[in-house]
Amino acid sequence: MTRKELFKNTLRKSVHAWKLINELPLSDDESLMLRHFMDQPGFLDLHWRMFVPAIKGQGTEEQKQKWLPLANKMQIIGCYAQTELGHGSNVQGLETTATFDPQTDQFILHSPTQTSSKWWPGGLGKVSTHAVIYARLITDGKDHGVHGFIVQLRNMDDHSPLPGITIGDIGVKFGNGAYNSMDNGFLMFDKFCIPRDQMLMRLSKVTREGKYVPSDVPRQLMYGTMVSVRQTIVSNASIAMARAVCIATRYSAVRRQFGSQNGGIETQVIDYKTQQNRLFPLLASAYAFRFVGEWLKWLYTDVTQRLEASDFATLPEAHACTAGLKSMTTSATSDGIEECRKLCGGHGYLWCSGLPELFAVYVPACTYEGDNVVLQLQVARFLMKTVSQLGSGKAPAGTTAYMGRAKHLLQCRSSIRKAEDWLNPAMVLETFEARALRMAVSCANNLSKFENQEQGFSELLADLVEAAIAHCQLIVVSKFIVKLEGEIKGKGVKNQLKNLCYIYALHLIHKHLGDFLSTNSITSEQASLANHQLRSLYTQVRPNAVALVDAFDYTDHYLGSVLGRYDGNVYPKLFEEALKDPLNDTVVPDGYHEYIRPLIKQHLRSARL
Ligand SMILES: CCCCC/C=C\C/C=C\C/C=C\CC/C=C/C(=O)SCCNC(=O)CCNC(=O)[C@H](O)C(C)(C)COP(=O)(O)OP(=O)(O)OC[C@H]1O[C@@H](n2cnc3c(N)ncnc32)[C@H](O)[C@@H]1OP(=O)(O)O
Ligand SMILES: Cc1cc2nc3c(=O)[nH]c(=O)nc-3n(C[C@H](O)[C@H](O)[C@H](O)COP(=O)(O)OP(=O)(O)OC[C@H]3O[C@@H](n4cnc5c(N)ncnc54)[C@H](O)[C@@H]3O)c2cc1C
Repeated sequence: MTRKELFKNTLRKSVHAWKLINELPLSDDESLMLRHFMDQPGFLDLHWRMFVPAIKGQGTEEQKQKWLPLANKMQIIGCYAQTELGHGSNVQGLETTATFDPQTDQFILHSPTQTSSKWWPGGLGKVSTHAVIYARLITDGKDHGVHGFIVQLRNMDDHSPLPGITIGDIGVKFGNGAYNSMDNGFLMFDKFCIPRDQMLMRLSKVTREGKYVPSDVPRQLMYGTMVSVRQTIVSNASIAMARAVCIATRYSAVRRQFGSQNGGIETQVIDYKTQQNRLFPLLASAYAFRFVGEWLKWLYTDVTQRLEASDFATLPEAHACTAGLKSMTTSATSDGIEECRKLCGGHGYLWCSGLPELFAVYVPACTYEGDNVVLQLQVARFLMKTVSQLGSGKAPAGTTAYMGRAKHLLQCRSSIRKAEDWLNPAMVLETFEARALRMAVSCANNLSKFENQEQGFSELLADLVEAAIAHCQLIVVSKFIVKLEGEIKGKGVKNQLKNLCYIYALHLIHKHLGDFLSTNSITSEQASLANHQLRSLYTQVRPNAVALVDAFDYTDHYLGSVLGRYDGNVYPKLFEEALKDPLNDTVVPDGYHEYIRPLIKQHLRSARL
């Protein structure tokens, strides 16, 4: 399809999804799933995932009563317009202004520079009638920083942009992927006026007289929508990784290459140790991210309930966990989808394998909702603060509770003596805790050598990111272990999940061996025992690998992959797909007479001469 066709088809699908949501007796969860599944990614997704939550989180009761009924009935369609051409990561650097005019009791929205143009918001370019706009609030000449405003963008009768608004799509994005069905847009304001009551005033306010009333709660609650989406992105990572691994595992069981004895059947590529070494850690990651995503959803729900009661104690932890796990899981999943393409050899590069499309749609997850490095630096800041408070009498809690055992963890030596010890949850956990703590403390010690902490932080950015990742990997390993300690139904399921848990943990030790050795968390002999155990675990998972991906229960339609078909009937279906290609509509291609024939004939003529 052309971009316009792709876009229009997504509008059709989104409206169809909305029709089903209204007609079918769906639970809220089913309705949410349908909205996301049918429209992924599309304007409907962002209306529900960002526009509505922003109003819920930052609007007053009156504003919620006014706008949510319209949004819930989709009588208005909204987007989340925060990022600008010149600023995305640095939210406090946004340039769009909202200047209060006491004469008219209005805010004047303006884009003072080209870099202040809103740029990227999904659904902004062509579909949305409204937006939550983030702009610098100015009253009486004073800049109060970035705040949220609900703004109508288009005429509700003919969908034309309102006077003072220039709006459009930012153009084609990466690959041929489905993200080109999304109208990520640009928007400029030219002294565009909105009523005062369209500033989202649950946190901060502007009175009729133009007096700014700052928030009496942490200003970062304004970032709440991003935190909520980061939390969902972790579970999305599990889904995307599971899709890729399902395709690659099923195909690895179908594909045979080399290894035939005396003309016998060739070897399934899934039996090669290199294939297992690349594939099974990704299979384990799909399960690991699912379990940590379940826990993160609990953490986010818990912090949301606490915030309702003005309890901000766990807000820093929630921010660090959502930021760090979003960063870590999306980076791993993007790399994992590409690895799954390579695991499928040449056929993995075909569009009909489903992997190029999945990669094209998935990889922006490393950037949207926060660049992954920027988010890990937020985790690093949280860790440095926690380390600085060790010994203050304030015991670290939650995911940093292990830091409370710093005295032991800084000097303990791993007691791993044989390969089987790497199946001991306490020993595995302590290894990851020691590595994470020692990296964090090493950063803190190096920071303390700088007179200027900010300068030190800037100098040590790369080390800080690695310490943050070590902390996040500890969280994922620990939540997998906790999951195994709980009730798991199904004969033999727990044993298989145990294998996956230790494959996840031990592959990380192998991948980040430098960290573990340089922090003396393990010795090289213990590392060798870990590799030995890893190989043994691969052998145990191999007979169940296909069952473990079948367990994701993805339909062939959802997978969209000839290679990942449930029936494994790959080769005939590859031909079937190939013959559908328009190039095969004729046996002699368009262009033969204009280009190929003259070339060949010229060659023949010169050959005769
Ligand atoms: C299979 C196919 C799948 C297809 C996809 C399927 C589904 C997709 C799922 C979802 C898709 C959804 C969306 C896609 C559309 C994308 C939307 C967007 O991208 S919206 C825009 C996102 N933008 C960002 O994330 C910007 C990132 N930047 C920031 O968040 C802030 O600028 C940053 C980096 C946090 C800095 O903020 P700043 O105000 O300058 O704060 P400081 O760094 O100075 O820190 C001050 C203290 O505040 C604490 N803090 C910071 N942020 C938060 C927070 N969010 N919550 C709580 N606390 C916070 C920080 O820790 C500091 O605390 P201390 O002073 O150290 O105690
Ligand atoms: C598909 C897609 C959909 C999007 N949808 C929306 C949307 O609906 N609404 C919306 O508001 N936005 C949206 N965005 C924008 C997105 O949120 C931003 O692109 C994202 O936050 C990254 O910001 P940036 O582009 O400014 O990156 P930059 O910050 O410019 O990143 C560039 C490089 O600089 C590095 N860097 C930046 N700051 C630092 C630092 N302090 N220390 C170290 N390194 C640093 C980064 O790590 C990165 O390597 C979308 C983006 C994409 C790709």
